[in-house]
Amino acid sequence: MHLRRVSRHNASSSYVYSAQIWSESAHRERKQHKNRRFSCNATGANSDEGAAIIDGKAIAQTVREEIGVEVASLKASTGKVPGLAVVLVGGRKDSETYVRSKKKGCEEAGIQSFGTDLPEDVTEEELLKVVADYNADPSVHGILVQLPLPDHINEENVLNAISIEKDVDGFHPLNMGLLAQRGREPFFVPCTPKGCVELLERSGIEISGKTAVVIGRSNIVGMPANLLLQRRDATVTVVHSRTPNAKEVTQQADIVIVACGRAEMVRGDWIKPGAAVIDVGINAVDDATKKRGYRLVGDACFDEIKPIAGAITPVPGGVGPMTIAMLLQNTLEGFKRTVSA
Ligand SMILES: NC(=O)C1=CN([C@@H]2O[C@H](COP(=O)(O)OP(=O)(O)OC[C@H]3O[C@@H](n4cnc5c(N)ncnc54)[C@H](OP(=O)(O)O)[C@@H]3O)[C@@H](O)[C@H]2O)C=CC1
Ligand SMILES: Nc1nc(=O)c2c([nH]1)NC[C@@H]1CN(c3ccc(C(=O)N[C@@H](CCC(=O)O)C(=O)O)cc3)C=[N+]21
Ligand SMILES: [Mg+2]
Repeated sequence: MHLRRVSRHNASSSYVYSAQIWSESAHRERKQHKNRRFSCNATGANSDEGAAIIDGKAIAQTVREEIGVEVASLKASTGKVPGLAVVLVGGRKDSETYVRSKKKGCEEAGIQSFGTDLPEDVTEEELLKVVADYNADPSVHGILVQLPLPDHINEENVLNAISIEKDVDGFHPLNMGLLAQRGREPFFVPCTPKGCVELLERSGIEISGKTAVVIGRSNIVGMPANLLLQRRDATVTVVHSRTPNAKEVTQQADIVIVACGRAEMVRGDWIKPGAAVIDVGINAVDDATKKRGYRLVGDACFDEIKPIAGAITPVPGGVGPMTIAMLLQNTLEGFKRTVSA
């Protein structure tokens, strides 16, 4: 049983500046919207009331242990282990952090990790060569090129070059296309939306027949989250930056997946009582009381939503750890297809 109630965090949710860490496009957009600020006020509800906290960190740990057991048994029967190649371009601190946790996750699960770190000014040609070499390497079953890439590199060309049988991110247009088609199966489903659905399922939250709203339509989160929920027979509405009545639409939803890249944009009064809220957002917010000088908040206002929702994921400790667990799961799936072939 993974649902557990924990006391709500002490709310001090106002902030002066919020930086979106990963998405270049969101960063550009944020500049255009720099006057927009959402302030999120806590309601002071009783700590035992409200939503169950979906403990993504604990669920991810369980998934990783399951993967470890299966890797060990396949190693015993085949003498082989899954391999994941992670390609990092440039020195973004956030990317370095996540590449490190991906490699650590591999080690713990018995997956062999391969890493190539390339300088910021690497040419697209050189990067494509690295991808081609991993495509040809039989001990590599998954290839991940950490995004975002520097501006001089065409992301699309790089993603297109990854063999669809090793595309553990599921970002190749062919895998995306297969995900969008009924009756067909992609080789891999993108890790973050897959993690969102896995959190719902492992928390006993029914998807079939429910009304879901996905806030955001990016290729890596919102769009595949919509497709995955539809495959599980939810009725899905996608909200984006040009949706005039985002709040009213969201109020109808049994399940809300929030991936808009805007710190604490989704407020308590957007949420239908009892709804499940999966917060994908990762935003750094200045906080002088923290050692690092910042803290992470989601795209939803946790303190306001907790007294209203039926279940909610925290940030950190929600979707983020599941993304990494799903990457390991995808790598194992890719490996299994090669040993059974
Ligand atoms: N936990 C994890 O594992 C991961 C977390 N993330 C986090 O998830 C969030 C989303 O990431 P990503 O999808 O890459 O972000 P993008 O910036 O690529 O996409 C944001 C989406 O949200 C929409 N949006 C922006 N502003 C609004 C608004 N005011 N109202 C409604 N919709 C809006 C945009 O609409 P439009 O299409 O019209 O521009 C766009 O579709 C970020 O916080 C990111 O850090 C991302 C990946 C993994
Ligand atoms: N090719 C590619 N594939 C990706 O899947 C990919 C990517 N590029 N680029 C960046 C985004 C972002 N992403 C996250 C992974 C883990 C956490 C995570 O573990 N977060 C912790 C927080 C850790 C901390 O304290 O910083 C948590 O939410 O608890 C977050 C975000 C994967 N992405
Ligand atoms: Mg680029």
